[in-house]
Amino acid sequence: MTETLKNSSVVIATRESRLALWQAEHVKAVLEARGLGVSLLGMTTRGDQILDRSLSKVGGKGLFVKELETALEEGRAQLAVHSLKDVPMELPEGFELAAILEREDPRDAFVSPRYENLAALPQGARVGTSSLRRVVQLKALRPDLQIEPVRGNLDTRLRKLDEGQFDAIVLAAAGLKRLGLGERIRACFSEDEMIPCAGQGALGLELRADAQALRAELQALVHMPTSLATQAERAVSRALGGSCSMPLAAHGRWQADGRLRLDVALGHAEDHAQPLLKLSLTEPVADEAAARALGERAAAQLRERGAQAYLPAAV
Ligand SMILES: NCc1[nH]cc(CCC(=O)O)c1CC(=O)O
Repeated sequence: MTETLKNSSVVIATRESRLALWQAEHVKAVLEARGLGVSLLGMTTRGDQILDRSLSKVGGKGLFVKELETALEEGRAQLAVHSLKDVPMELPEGFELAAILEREDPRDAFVSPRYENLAALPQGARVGTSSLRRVVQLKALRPDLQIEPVRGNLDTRLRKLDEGQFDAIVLAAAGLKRLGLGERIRACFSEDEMIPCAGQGALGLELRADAQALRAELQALVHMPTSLATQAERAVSRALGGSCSMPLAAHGRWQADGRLRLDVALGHAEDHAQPLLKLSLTEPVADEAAARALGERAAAQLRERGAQAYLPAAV
């Protein structure tokens, strides 16, 4: 008997933030257009509950993923939709990323009620971000700024900005655009001045490794340029230990000549004022193995330039 998904229903496990729900609804609509029945199972994760501490200190981004995996394991859901950048580099045994969808704008956005871009900020201005990657790149661009943590979902962060806790905040353009908040973006950082995080702007679909029929169905959703670029990006992070207390930027861009350009920047895990280690590699990439090899080569070259001393001490 061949397994078929037609007439059966797929349950998508999702966090309940507005962004997570938008992303889950998006995937639901795509699957429904392919004739599947789809419903959503909303869940609050530990990452959503812990709002008072920096995530890198309390167990990292995996906090957003684990409860969803438990729902898959217990059969309460078949599919989890994630912002790819929140998905740990190594998935637990029994799970896999079955599809990476076309990426939204991968850039970081400058959001401020008063200032039009980073250069317009006065000396010593307060900028909110909790991402170590953004902290080290902001410090490199503007060492005078006072950079302070800001947690919470997008609406919470924007409210804190509007209440005057910060002069500006830096957020992923993709999240703002998805929620119809694109008009809050005063300027986007170029991908050269603020290199995005591995996977930024892309969605990853996770399922149980034994869900073969669903995996086959999801192949049609894979966006190959995004998938290869983000696999190169994630390979850099994985090769450097994959820790989210590591200020790492890794961003792949397809060039006009068809080659993939991978830009990488690593900041010091503790001393955020140390100069960034940066490099850029451009190579032909035709398949996943080549994408991963490109990322691993970038990581190896970072190590040759002294990355070891920058990495967080093993815990
Ligand atoms: N870390 C939280 C998170 N996860 C995904 C996005 C935005 C969407 C994306 O980058 O795919 C955000 C918010 C942000 O970084 O501003």
